[in-house]
Amino acid sequence: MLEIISGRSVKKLDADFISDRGITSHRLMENAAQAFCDWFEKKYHRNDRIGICCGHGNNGGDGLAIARLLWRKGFDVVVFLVGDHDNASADCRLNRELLPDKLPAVSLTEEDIQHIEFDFDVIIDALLGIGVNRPLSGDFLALVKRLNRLIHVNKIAVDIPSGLPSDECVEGDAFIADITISFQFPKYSLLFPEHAGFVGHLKVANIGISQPFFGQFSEGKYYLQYKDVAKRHLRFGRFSHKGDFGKVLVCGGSYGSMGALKMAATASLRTGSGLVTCLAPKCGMGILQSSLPEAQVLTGEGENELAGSVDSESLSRFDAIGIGPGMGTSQTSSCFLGKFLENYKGPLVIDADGINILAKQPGLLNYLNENVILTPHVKEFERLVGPCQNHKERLDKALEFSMKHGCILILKGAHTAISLPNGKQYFNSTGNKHMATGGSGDVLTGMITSFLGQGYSVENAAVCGVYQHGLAGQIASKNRLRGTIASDIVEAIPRTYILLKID
Ligand SMILES: NC(=O)C1=CN([C@@H]2O[C@H](COP(=O)(O)OP(=O)(O)OC[C@H]3O[C@@H](n4cnc5c(N)ncnc54)[C@H](O)[C@@H]3O)[C@@H](O)[C@H]2O)[C@@H](O)CC1
Ligand SMILES: Nc1ncnc2c1ncn2[C@@H]1O[C@H](COP(=O)(O)OP(=O)(O)O)[C@@H](O)[C@H]1O
Ligand SMILES: [K+]
Repeated sequence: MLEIISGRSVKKLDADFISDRGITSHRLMENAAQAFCDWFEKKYHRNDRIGICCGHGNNGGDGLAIARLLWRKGFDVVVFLVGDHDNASADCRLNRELLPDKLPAVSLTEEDIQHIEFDFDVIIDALLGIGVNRPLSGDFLALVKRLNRLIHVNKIAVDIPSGLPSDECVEGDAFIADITISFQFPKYSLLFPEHAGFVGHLKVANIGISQPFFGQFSEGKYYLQYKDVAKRHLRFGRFSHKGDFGKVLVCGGSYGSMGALKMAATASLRTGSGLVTCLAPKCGMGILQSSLPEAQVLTGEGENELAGSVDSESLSRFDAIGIGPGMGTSQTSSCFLGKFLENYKGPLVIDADGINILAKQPGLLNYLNENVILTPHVKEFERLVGPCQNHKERLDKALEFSMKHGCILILKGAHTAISLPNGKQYFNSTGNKHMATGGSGDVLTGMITSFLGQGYSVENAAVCGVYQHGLAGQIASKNRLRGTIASDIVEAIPRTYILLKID
């Protein structure tokens, strides 16, 4: 996992690393520039015209080092300098001195910015990094606005789009990047949906600061990576039987919303559950039996929605339960959920209408405990905790909720955030916009329920479920793009195991 630390701690982290390794800050900047160039070289051609805009801080220093390295590799580079270069940071100044004589470097005034022709294939933004401490103004603002108006140019931000603060929501303008290459870890604000339009595609470049150095600066926020997820998986042996893979129950569905339950149950099967049972109202029997022959179906007392109750002994036969998809929020369904929570204390995922009912009946929140995982999307979450002004507030409240109620809360979206009762927050790195389609949340419920049933800890079930769900979305959308539907994500789940090399 990559630690996400706040911008103010990065300088101290750098200083620690530099003194421990006995290297100079210039060397660290060189590593950052080299990491950027290694990626850049694979993607762009020597005949692309490249404009690199450099400020007077260390982000500008990165830009100047990148210019030198690309020039040496035969790229066609022009540097533009903006800001107070007479008082530039030491490493920015040094990198300016190291620029080859023949590499064109143009200092821009506000007047130039309006009139100069930016005839480039690629613009690299190294104006301001995480040291930004006020909204853009003057030359910086003029240049960013001008660059943002350019079309048919590939725009790349170094570390963070200039103008975005590293830990807060932006006020005013910022550079609009197609791609952001963030050094060592994604800066916190790059994960906010409000900034999606500025960040573009997010990539993280390793500049060699190893994870132990982050220890003392840890803020309990982490960016999930492939290898951290793979190692959380349980392995099953040659003689494993279906009981080892878990018996799960998926409850929900109502007249007209049986598909949600069907998708959650299919996702549990595709994630590897040994036995999947659906609990649905009577109207679901025919639909579920014919569309999903691998699952067993139980019907409750209600005709069109779940009603009455299921005794605790019957519920305790299952290793894990997922409840909510398609269940509706009527008084009858609410009573059903209340009785269910009274009778069942095992591993549990509550999603969709299950969460909407909790929002309407806050008394039920007393039933939450360390075995429970809630999976709201943003709207469901705000029904639960009240309106939030921005995503930062949402993330803070998600953590607060999780710590207060002792359960795991998964706030879904791009970079889904998993909040744990111990105060940690994990951010997902998989998934894409093509997953924003009806039913994909139900798929996640089925996957996490399946992992719980297979004996994963609640934390590991949440982490593996979220990460693999995103991976399945990526696989499913590869050839379908906007035509991706939730059932495609379900069908892609088995391939995520192949990618993770887990049998
Ligand atoms: N571990 C890391 O993350 C590393 C970071 N490096 C780079 O260093 C950057 C941070 O460098 P700095 O701390 O020098 O910060 P910046 O490069 O963001 O620049 C800060 C300077 O800009 C001024 N400034 C702030 N807001 C402004 C505004 N709105 N308009 C005009 N001027 C403004 C400040 O007064 C200060 O002089 C990172 O973003 C990254 O690019 C790398 O060089 C090496 C390693
Ligand atoms: N832009 C996106 N990038 C990554 N994942 C996304 C994006 N949009 C949606 N998702 C994922 O798709 C799922 C949507 O869930 P949800 O909103 O509950 O859908 P539904 O209610 O239709 O089942 C979530 O897991 C979410 O993280
Ligand atoms: K930048």
